[in-house]
Amino acid sequence: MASIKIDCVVKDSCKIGECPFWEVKESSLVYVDVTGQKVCKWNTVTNKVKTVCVDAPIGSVVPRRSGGYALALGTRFAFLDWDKECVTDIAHVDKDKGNNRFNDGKVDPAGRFFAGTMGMEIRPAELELKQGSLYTLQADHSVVKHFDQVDISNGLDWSPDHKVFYYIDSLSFTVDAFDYDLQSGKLSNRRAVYKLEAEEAIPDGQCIDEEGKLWVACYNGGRVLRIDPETGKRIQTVKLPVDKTTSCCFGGRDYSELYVTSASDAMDEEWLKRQPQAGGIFKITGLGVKGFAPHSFAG
Ligand SMILES: O=C(O)[C@H](O)[C@@H](O)[C@H](O)[C@H](O)CO
Ligand SMILES: [Zn+2]
Repeated sequence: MASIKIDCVVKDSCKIGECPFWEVKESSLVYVDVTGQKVCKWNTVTNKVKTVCVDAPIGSVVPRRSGGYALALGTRFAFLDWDKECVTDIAHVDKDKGNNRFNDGKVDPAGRFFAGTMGMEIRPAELELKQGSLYTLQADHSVVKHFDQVDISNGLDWSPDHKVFYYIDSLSFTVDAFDYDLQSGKLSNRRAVYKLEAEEAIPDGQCIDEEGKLWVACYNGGRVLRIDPETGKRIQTVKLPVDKTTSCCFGGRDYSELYVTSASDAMDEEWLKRQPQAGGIFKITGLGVKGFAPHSFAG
């Protein structure tokens, strides 16, 4: 097996880098800077980052089948025309919760856009609890609410057979699973499949690999974990040179590279001096596993 190599491939520092996905047609990595209020695209061929500024904290960006992107922005679902840099609002959520914002999101294998909300943070992980909910934007632009009482709605993905949905509410310090009905988009039978250890800190973004194992980025833990959701065991830990690892996705021509986003928010001068790559994007090669291409929003 090839040895594992970690490179900081994007040095432009995000406040909170999040929600990466690989865009194969442009050999690019698309991601957001949540509190930097930017959608970013790093073209791996030109090595240039293009950003589009938005008017609120942005939790997630996903590709759209009809072109452009769908966003979970502030407390709105919206579409982004990348070339025109134009955002169009589609739906509002949490109208009664003025201090909420969207966080992480992903598209299911049928083209539904899942994204969850949370209260605004005063400092990392310091916020009014139980304010968030998990939503779906359907292809017809209607919104479904799955459940509420969420602290920090975070990483999500589906099993290779599409029968299980994995989800992280960060402050539960667990990775949870639900039975998933792809036909209806409904969730049931919630259970925890992994409980983080103290040094693994806060579970944040996650993605699944071809073998059905989960890769979980640990905020303040400086690592990604590979979890077997069947046994509830951690199989592998890959440490990174920054503490605030936030999310991950597979990319590259054959989806064998793991891209990891990070944050630099709330780090003091001394901490930033020790970790000058905080907020950068990292590429991990040599893992010996592959992931999946992202799904695109159907609407
Ligand atoms: O990266 C995210 O998902 C959020 O936008 C962050 O706010 C972190 O989860 C949080 O700070 C960790 O506690
Ligand atoms: Zn996150």
